[in-house]
Amino acid sequence: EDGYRLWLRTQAPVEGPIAISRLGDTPTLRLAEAELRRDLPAAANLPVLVALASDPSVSALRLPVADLGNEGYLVRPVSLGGRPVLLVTGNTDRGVLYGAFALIRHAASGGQIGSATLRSAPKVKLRVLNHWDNLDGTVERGYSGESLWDWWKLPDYRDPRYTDYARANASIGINGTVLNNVNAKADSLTAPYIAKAAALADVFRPWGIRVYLSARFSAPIEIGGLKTADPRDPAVAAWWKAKADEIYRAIPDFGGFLVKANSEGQPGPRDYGASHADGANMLAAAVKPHGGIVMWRAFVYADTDPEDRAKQAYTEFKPLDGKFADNVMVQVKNGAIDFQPREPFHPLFGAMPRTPLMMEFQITKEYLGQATHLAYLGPLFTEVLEAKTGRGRETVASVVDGESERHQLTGMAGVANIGDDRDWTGGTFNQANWYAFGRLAWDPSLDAAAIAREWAQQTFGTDPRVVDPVVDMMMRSREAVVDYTGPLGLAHVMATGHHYGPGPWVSELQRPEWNPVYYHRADRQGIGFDRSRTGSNAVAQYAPAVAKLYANPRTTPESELLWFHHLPWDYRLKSGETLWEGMVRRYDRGVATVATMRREWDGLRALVDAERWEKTAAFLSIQEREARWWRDASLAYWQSVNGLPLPAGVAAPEHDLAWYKAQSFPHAPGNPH
Ligand SMILES: CO[C@H]1[C@H](O)[C@@H](O)[C@H](O)O[C@@H]1C(=O)O
Repeated sequence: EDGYRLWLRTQAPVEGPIAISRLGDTPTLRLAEAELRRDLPAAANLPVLVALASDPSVSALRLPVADLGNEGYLVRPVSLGGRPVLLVTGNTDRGVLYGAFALIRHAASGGQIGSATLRSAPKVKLRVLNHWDNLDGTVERGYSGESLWDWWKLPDYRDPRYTDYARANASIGINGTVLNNVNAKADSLTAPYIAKAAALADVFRPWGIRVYLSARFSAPIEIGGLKTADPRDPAVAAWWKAKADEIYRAIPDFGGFLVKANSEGQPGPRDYGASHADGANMLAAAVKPHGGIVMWRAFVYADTDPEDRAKQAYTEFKPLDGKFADNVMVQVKNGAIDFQPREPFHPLFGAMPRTPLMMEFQITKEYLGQATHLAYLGPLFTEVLEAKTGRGRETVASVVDGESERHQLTGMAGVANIGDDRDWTGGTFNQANWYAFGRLAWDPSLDAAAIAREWAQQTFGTDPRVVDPVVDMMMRSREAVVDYTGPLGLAHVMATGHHYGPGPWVSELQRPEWNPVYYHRADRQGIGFDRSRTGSNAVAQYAPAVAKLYANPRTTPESELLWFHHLPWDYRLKSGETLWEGMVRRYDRGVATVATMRREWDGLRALVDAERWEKTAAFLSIQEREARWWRDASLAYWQSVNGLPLPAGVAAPEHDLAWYKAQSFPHAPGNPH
């Protein structure tokens, strides 16, 4: 059973019964009580009471609950009718449920129960998973088996795993889920699929989770029999309105639509010469009477700027600021290209003050070793959230959480890494990325290391002999992937299609922006994409204070150097090494870090259960082998371009370039395009 339990594990047997009671009766309050009974891991002398803040006996205490909003919670010892209790409360039953999970988390990470005082309200309103799940059960960029949704047996059969899924999400504050892939099929909007989605919505509702659907823009043609999907055509708008009404009859709290339009072959308003705002607003009008929203993705390839793909989303969307309806959010990937191991923050953050921007992170590790490589994404997420946009003290987090422009509609989306694998995410450590996403969506100011610790304690127990090395491994892991795949700001050097292994030599694909050579631009003289004023001038898309830093290689952080600059191989890094030496050293460092992680994990053999120990040990051995592969294949290629020798004392690639080019990754999942 343990393999299915994620971070919600009872760590210590309950010593004697903890008295847990409840005032009020809703399905969600009952869940809050049941969760505490099930998972409060240690005994408390204090009875625990679950109750709404509006319950007369609680409101008589005049507790500070006004600013907890709809989802916040307060946990604290109080005296009720002369009797001391630990009160778990909130203004809504969802708040109470989050409070119960906060108390469980607090206890499972070593906190005292009796004296617990916990209080928090989410900073972001919509905390949403995006499933790239297809109706045939496959998952685009999913590395954890097939889709969790058993479309065939829905709506009749509600697999208990749907409840487990909802529970895990609720435990970290996730309150929405988009069920189907953004590369959407119109079928997902037909009556049978609406009924299936409604069954899932019924399961998720008591856990505070709303269901959303990805909408295919051309659905009025494909399933509606119309001749056009032009958003300015009244018949098209009427079709969507009727469709929304139909969905809301089945799912009264349906969240709304997510749309990928005019991107990678998806239809959209641009097909008719209409703008993204025209398309989004037409859908927004359809869901508006029901309180729904539209999440319109900014991930587009536009012909407006063939010279630099990194500029296209901004070029297309920035002029639309202020043109979107008030129930539209524009959903922007964290970086301007595509979920690379490291990208500078997307220039749209801070550039569309009149539009609520939703952050889109990828939890599934499409470009970071997929299921097997250990890469804890907490530091990737926080690095972006903490980035300063250059407009006063504004950070990306303050744009996303609405603080910057006082937006009420705020959101964070994470592309899910969940499938029907025994451990849900294809590997134990991948669970941490789901966990970290939820925690940061609740509060983008949380610290990545603190989240890692909290997760490790709940997952492996509080023994510091386990927790300390696990946190250490996690905190180094993402940088190791950056080092062995593409250090110093290199990006998109993966083999195309599956995106798993190295392919810096790939140059023959039809679209220039699919070819790694387009991104690294390595030649005999140098390497890197010039996005400064002498190049594509993508730097000008940032606010002046940031643009100025990025325009100059000396003031660009070295971790992002080759993203913005094309530099000679003998360019001097701050360390005094040449660019080439610094690159080689980082590739080596990446491999060495994985070797260290492996040693650390080896040392935990006696302290972690055999099943999870062995799986992670096997994965780390795969990762070490492939980190070396990445390093060797990359160095062999760079040497073929620059003709430079390796610095003294550095091991040469094991094989020649031709050998690496001939390899494929037959086991790599993912779909080529
Ligand atoms: C859903 O399609 C994906 C595609 O598989 C992926 O390679 C890329 O990351 O981005 C696309 C997107 O985000 O739309």
